[in-house]
Amino acid sequence: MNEKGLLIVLSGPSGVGKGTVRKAIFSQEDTKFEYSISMTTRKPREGEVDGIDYFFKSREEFEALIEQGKLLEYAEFVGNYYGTPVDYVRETINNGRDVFLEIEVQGAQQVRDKFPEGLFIFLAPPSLSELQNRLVTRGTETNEVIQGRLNTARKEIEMMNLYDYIVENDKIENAVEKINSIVQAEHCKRERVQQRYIKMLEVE
Ligand SMILES: Nc1ncnc2c1ncn2[C@@H]1O[C@H](COP(=O)(O)OP(=O)(O)OP(=O)(O)O)[C@@H](O)[C@H]1O
Ligand SMILES: Nc1nc2c(ncn2[C@@H]2O[C@H](COP(=O)(O)O)[C@@H](O)[C@H]2O)c(=O)[nH]1
Repeated sequence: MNEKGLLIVLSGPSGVGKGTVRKAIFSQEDTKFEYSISMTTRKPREGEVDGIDYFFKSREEFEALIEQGKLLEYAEFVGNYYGTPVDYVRETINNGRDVFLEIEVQGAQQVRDKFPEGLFIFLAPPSLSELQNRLVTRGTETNEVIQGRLNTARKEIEMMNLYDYIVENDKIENAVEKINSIVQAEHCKRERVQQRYIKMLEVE
């Protein structure tokens, strides 16, 4: 039986620390995940590199990708499009590698509908005031955009119960450890189920 990779979806409100936690996970020497680089129409922030942080696209280019069915999911988030390239995800999973998506909540729900066997993790802030503090301290958005992201965050937090796991990002290292454990446990669970089916097939 060809074992497929896991699709791991890390989601949560803007500013909770998804990118920070994801970078910490990928900086581990023994990381076994492949990061799916998203497409966006947002302008690059200082230091962001096309093809590393995102594939930066114009609105026209992005809409063409939607038309061509090239996105596993996409969402318009506070004025910009964001989306996941479907071919990369499909090929990587079929090659038995785990793919890691770091996406907002609308997109995560679309992935859930298309790919319910994925592993869905919601990264939660210790409090709304801490979330605001993180967005302000990051200093990459205007006050108006921060306000928009915080308004969206309230609705996103209400959806956290739709996830398989909720991880509070109090300390980065705690969140990383919890996510590593969740993925490891999921692999063990799937392996056990697979072994049971292999045995069943041998008997029948
Ligand atoms: N556990 C933490 N404790 C304190 N600060 C944190 C923690 N995790 C992340 N931060 C800080 O919070 C800010 C937002 O983090 P980050 O950019 O990773 O969030 P995000 O969820 O990826 O945001 P977005 O969805 O807008 O891309 C950054 O300045 C980061 O350094
Ligand atoms: N639905 C998707 N959301 C995505 C994707 N890539 C990133 N994101 C999320 O968008 C917001 C804003 O990101 P920012 O870089 O402008 O701060 C954040 O929640 C990201 O996680 C994607 O492919 N699809």
